[in-house]
Amino acid sequence: MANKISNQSFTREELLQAMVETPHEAIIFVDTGGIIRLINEGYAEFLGYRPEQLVNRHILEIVPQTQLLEVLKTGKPQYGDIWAINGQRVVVTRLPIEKDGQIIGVLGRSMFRDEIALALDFAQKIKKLEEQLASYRAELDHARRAKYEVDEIIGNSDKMLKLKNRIFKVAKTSSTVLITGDSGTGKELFAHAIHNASNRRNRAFVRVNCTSIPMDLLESELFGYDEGAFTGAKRGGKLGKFEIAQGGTIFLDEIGDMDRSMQAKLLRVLQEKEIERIGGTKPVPVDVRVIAATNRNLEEMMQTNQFREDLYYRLNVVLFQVPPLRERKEDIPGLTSELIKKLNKRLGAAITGLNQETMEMFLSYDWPGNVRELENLLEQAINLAENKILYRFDFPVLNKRLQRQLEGHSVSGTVRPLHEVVKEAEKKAILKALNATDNNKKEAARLLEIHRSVLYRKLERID
Ligand SMILES: Nc1ncnc2c1ncn2[C@@H]1O[C@H](COP(=O)(O)OP(=O)(O)OP(=O)(O)O)[C@@H](O)[C@H]1O
Repeated sequence: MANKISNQSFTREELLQAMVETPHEAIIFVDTGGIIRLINEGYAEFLGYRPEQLVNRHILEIVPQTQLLEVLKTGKPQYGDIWAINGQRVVVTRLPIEKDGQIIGVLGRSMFRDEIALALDFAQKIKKLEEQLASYRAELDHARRAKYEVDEIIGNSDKMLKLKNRIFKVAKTSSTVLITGDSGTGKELFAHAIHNASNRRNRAFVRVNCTSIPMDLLESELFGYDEGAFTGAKRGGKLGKFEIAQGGTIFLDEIGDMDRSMQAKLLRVLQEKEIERIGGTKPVPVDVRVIAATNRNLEEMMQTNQFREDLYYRLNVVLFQVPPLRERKEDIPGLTSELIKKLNKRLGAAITGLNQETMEMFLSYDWPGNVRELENLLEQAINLAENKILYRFDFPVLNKRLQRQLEGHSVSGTVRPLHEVVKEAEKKAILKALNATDNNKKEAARLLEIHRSVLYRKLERID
């Protein structure tokens, strides 16, 4: 029984014989003249013969498409070749055999029957994994590409045109760029466009959102770590974003939220142009352009020691101050139509535009959320719209916000100290009362329900 194990010892000849006659492989030896000198029973049977019928016959008579003679010519082994014989696929290895430094023939070994199925299965699995790997690589590469070009920054207002022109100038250098502006003004778009206009465009563009990563993780995220740097560190270590961005650009978004100790580390990188991995032994030089963005007022943060002055000046080599939408309302019509086109494509809609009343509403609103708010409201409207044109009633949220803005409870702008807001409201009420009473102070005081002397005192303080 083949499956039983034997402890008997055998001579070398017997062992070789047993190996040749293995039922798991087809074995053939052909001499330099192409004559079959040895063929095992399995292979002969596979070809439809007995071994003794094939020995001393020329290989081309039996297997006309054989590649064994090729190996004789080249003297080079061929491994794992998959080819068809008698309508079956086999995995073949062909080895030149030497004796006393001279080739005396070629040995062909093929896996067949179950082994082939296994090998093919395995080969296919590897192929599939390779394909998957290639697609993940492509995806990763894609994710590391900057998405937007200068042309995709919509806006022809003077302020925007100036900034867009500046992109081309700045793209020629590798200087650090600081982009400031309110939330949703398009700072990230500028960062992408600067990278894409530069000669780094075919290299990585890596974005790091400094707020979304907990502070204690940010260092390893930016600079990476070596194997064994700390308990729980991955085997083989981890590349930091600076190294991933090598030759390209790193975009540090929300830089104003980086804590002071991290700011010091970043400053060092900007000065030395090298990073130190956590647990690393030597610094790694990095050639990376740094673009930082924030919607916070870094100058104010410097006054209160929340942002390092030295880092501020290192970052602020080139400054892009992206204006809020309320300061460039002439961009609203163009932005609206481009955003509608973009959203139509994404949502499979066919909206053609806004009616005039809606555009007027857009122009009278002050857009505290800037282009992002505009984009979101358009998306909501397109989802609900019954017509091809968007009407005022397609924007219920905007109507409410606008109402609040008109009532003076504007949600826009910065939060101001209460005493300033109260003072301003008081001044407005006094002027309104004086206006309504033709400057009759006694009457105005009555309307305001304050004593006349109080009114006089307050008027002195109003310039
Ligand atoms: N000028 C513009 N042209 C076209 N789309 C714009 C423009 N500005 C902003 N957007 C769009 O508005 C959205 C917000 O832009 P982005 O993320 O660049 O703003 P941000 O200033 O970086 O905001 P935050 O400070 O909140 O990170 C994005 O979907 C972007 O595509």
